[in-house]
Amino acid sequence: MYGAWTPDQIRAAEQKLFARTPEPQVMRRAAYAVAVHTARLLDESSGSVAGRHATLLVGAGNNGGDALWAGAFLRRRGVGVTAVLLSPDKAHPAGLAALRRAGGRVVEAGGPSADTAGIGAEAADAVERADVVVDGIVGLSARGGLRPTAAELVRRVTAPVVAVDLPSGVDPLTGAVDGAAVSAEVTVTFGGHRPCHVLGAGVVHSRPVEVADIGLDDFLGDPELYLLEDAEVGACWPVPSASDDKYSQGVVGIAAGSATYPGAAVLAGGAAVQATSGMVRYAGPAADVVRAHWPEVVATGSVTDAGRVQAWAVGPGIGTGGSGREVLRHVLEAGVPVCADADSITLLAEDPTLWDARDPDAPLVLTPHAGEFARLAGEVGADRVSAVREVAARFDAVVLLKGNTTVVAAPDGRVLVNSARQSWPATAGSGDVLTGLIGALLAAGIDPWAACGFASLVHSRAALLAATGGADADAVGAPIGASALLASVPDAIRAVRAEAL
Ligand SMILES: NC(=O)C1=CN([C@@H]2O[C@H](COP(=O)(O)OP(=O)(O)OC[C@H]3O[C@@H](n4cnc5c(N)ncnc54)[C@H](OP(=O)(O)O)[C@@H]3O)[C@@H](O)[C@H]2O)[C@@H](O)CC1
Ligand SMILES: Nc1ncnc2c1ncn2[C@@H]1O[C@H](COP(=O)(O)OP(=O)(O)O)[C@@H](O)[C@H]1O
Ligand SMILES: [K+]
Repeated sequence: MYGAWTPDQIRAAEQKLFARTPEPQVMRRAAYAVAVHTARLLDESSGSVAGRHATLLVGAGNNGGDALWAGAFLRRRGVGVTAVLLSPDKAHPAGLAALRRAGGRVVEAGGPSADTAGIGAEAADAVERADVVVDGIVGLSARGGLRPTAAELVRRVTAPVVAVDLPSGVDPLTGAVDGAAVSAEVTVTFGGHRPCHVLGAGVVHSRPVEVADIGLDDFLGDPELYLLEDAEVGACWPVPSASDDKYSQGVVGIAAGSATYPGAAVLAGGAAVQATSGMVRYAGPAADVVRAHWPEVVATGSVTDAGRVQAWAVGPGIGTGGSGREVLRHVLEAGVPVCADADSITLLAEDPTLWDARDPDAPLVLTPHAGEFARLAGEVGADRVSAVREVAARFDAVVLLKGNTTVVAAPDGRVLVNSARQSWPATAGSGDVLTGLIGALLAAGIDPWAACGFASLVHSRAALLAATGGADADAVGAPIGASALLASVPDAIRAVRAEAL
């Protein structure tokens, strides 16, 4: 598990660090890491370092200072360096002096020669002939979309970019992009990830992120966001031991599907069958269809005669009418962990009396997509993390908000995120698969917050495997349906378990 820290947390840690190590020394450490990664990128993309040209885009603060110092270090490697200053009066003085001493060139972004878009001739030329660009426009103090001159410079960049701390134009806290934003070839950050590296559009704009050690780790404390790695999901994924039988691993009940939507039952039930080795019970009108697809499922027509389970997964395709309501009520009263998805979320939003049926001691997981979330608690908005955290606390439930970045909040405020790294899971029925995976993990006794994280990671890996045949997120793939995603679940589990060895 690794973390991401908010700008406020980073700043607080930074102040403690400065009490031990002088600020200029910390900045030089950060800048040195930027220079190392820039030289590496130059070598990869141009075949050499000395004799190549780096253009620094330099904003008004310390982010620009990092870029200027990095430019000074690059001069030592024989790189030609031009700094383009967006706010000449505010450019970091020590960084500017260091670059000048090292023989770097300094030009203004605008100035008297500016074209109609506000870019001066020298700046335009420096951006155009760069072999690599170092983005030091703005970092942790970014507010709103990039200002016009910065946005125009970013639009003109064609060379590969090293982003300092975070790609300019990406909101540090939410990862949202409003207008022009740097698309980095590599982002070099300091001490730990920022939320924008792991949320929303920020993931694509910053990847890959290199975390440089500048001595901040000791002061960071608990992260704002947690992220899971394949190996730990693989290590924790429940598999049968010598002393296990079909009951001891947990029995999951699937209450999904209807005569109109039998597919939801097949997908959720199939996911539960493949997730763990315990037993799967199905209860609902699609019992025959489920049996035909998954003979190992013990299927019955109603939740009232389903038999004992250790967790329920309820909702996909049950409808929002009277029968769906009664199914949900029964399941909520059962006293076992429940994963409530799809129609059951709409039902809870429409009929608040259903909350009264809930056993207060049994964990509840809600897995809305953005539309279902809006029904339950209003529009999500740009700050998805805060929105999900607030709803988790309000309903005393683990809430998993679906999307390209899945956000999982526990009632106590812990938030876990999983980026799908690609968008192949965006296909009808794939949410039903996720529900089945979560239900099976709950039945196996996995903590609900972790179960959501494990399931969403395996779900996105399964989609990638199905679409591309491999684990490379950038590989060429072909569109898949939820059945193909489901069929790749065992391969995805195998792959994460292999990482744990
Ligand atoms: N903590 C760490 O680990 C370390 C941190 N370090 C570095 O410090 C960086 C933070 O530096 P920082 O606080 O000086 O602010 P920074 O992000 O450079 O912004 C500067 C100014 O930009 C402006 N501006 C704002 N929004 C804008 C927009 N949309 N479009 C255009 N301009 C915009 C606004 O100035 P204004 O023009 O409003 O006066 C703002 O004040 C951090 O990211 C890291 O690189 C390392 O050196 C050491 C280790
Ligand atoms: N753009 C996307 N990129 C990656 N994953 C996505 C994207 N959009 C949706 N998903 C994932 O696909 C699944 C869709 O679930 P859902 O909306 O409930 O679909 P359905 O109801 O058709 O099963 C969720 O796991 C969600 O996180
Ligand atoms: K930046």
